[in-house]
Amino acid sequence: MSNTKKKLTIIGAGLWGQALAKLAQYNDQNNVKIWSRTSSESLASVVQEADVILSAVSMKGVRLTVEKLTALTIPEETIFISATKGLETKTLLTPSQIWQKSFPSHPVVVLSGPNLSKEIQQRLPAATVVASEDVVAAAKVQEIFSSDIFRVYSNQDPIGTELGGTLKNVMAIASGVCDGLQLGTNAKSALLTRALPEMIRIGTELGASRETFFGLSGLGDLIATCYSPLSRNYRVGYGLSEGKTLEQILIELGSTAEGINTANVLIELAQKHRIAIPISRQVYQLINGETTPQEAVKELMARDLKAEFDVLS
Ligand SMILES: NC(=O)C1=CN([C@@H]2O[C@H](COP(=O)(O)OP(=O)(O)OC[C@H]3O[C@@H](n4cnc5c(N)ncnc54)[C@H](O)[C@@H]3O)[C@@H](O)[C@H]2O)C=CC1
Ligand SMILES: O=C(CO)COP(=O)(O)O
Repeated sequence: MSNTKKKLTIIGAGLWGQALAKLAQYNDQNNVKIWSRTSSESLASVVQEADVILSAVSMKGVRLTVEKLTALTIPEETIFISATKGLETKTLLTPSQIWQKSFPSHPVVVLSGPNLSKEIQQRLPAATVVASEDVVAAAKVQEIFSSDIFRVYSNQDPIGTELGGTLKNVMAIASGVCDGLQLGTNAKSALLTRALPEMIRIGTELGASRETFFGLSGLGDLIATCYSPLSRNYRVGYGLSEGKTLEQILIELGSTAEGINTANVLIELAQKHRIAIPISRQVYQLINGETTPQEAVKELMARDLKAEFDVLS
């Protein structure tokens, strides 16, 4: 990459947008701007001349953000990075698919990995993945974020990378329930081990590579999120296990927990593609008041017996 500073604009000044801005600023080769809906500057002025535009808005804001940007003139060489972990209601699209469909001539890169924002803010070491079909764009993004506190890997499977981060949010809710009910280490291990093939079944059906789920954005993020009370999705599950209502939990959280919307979208997606999603289905029923934490555990334990590596279930 040339010696001139890279101009990066981050849209979305939530926890993740701010942490990513810090990471990019840590590398003094970058000129970083961060924009939110409440910023005094116009969106047009902050994206003007940007080499790279990163979206760290929550899933519900992705479509609106894309629409705002399509109304502007963005040069075709501008790289878009999507850092959102979610699925769109109704279209069932991933965030990067929304970006790519709206900007078909632009490189789109997914950034995803085990990256709890509080630890990133504390400058603790972490690693992530940048994924794109455009390897040159991915390599540029890798350079922008790489530092001695943030190790950035690349791959060419944006959908798999993105789905790892998205699907583990639902598993983190289940994991919070497991810990909240004090089901023990064996149960937690069984849950996480069975979660991975469930994520792989969904991912490969949607065109992702199986291998990607064994990397940082899949297994890596599954471990981080399912084991950490810093995870908001984990806290949702934990709260449900304590008998709190979802409404109460979300008020206490005061922040985004994408796994809730993702579980709702997943039910439709699984039905459409006929994919078995036993864990995600229990999470869906739990957040929609159709089961209790205890009943969800019973249901999972009472499933038909099967071969461990049965690819269909
Ligand atoms: N916090 C974390 O540790 C990580 C979060 N993520 C993902 O990043 C995304 C954002 O998460 P957080 O920043 O943590 O959530 P947050 O709740 O702290 O912030 C969400 C941000 O999205 C913005 N937003 C929502 N609708 C918008 C719209 N229509 N236009 C512009 N901005 C809009 C909000 O203003 C806010 O700045 C989520 O998809 C999350 O899964 C990914 C990796 C780590
Ligand atoms: O995606 C994350 C860590 O990689 C953040 O997880 P939560 O959204 O559950 O806080």
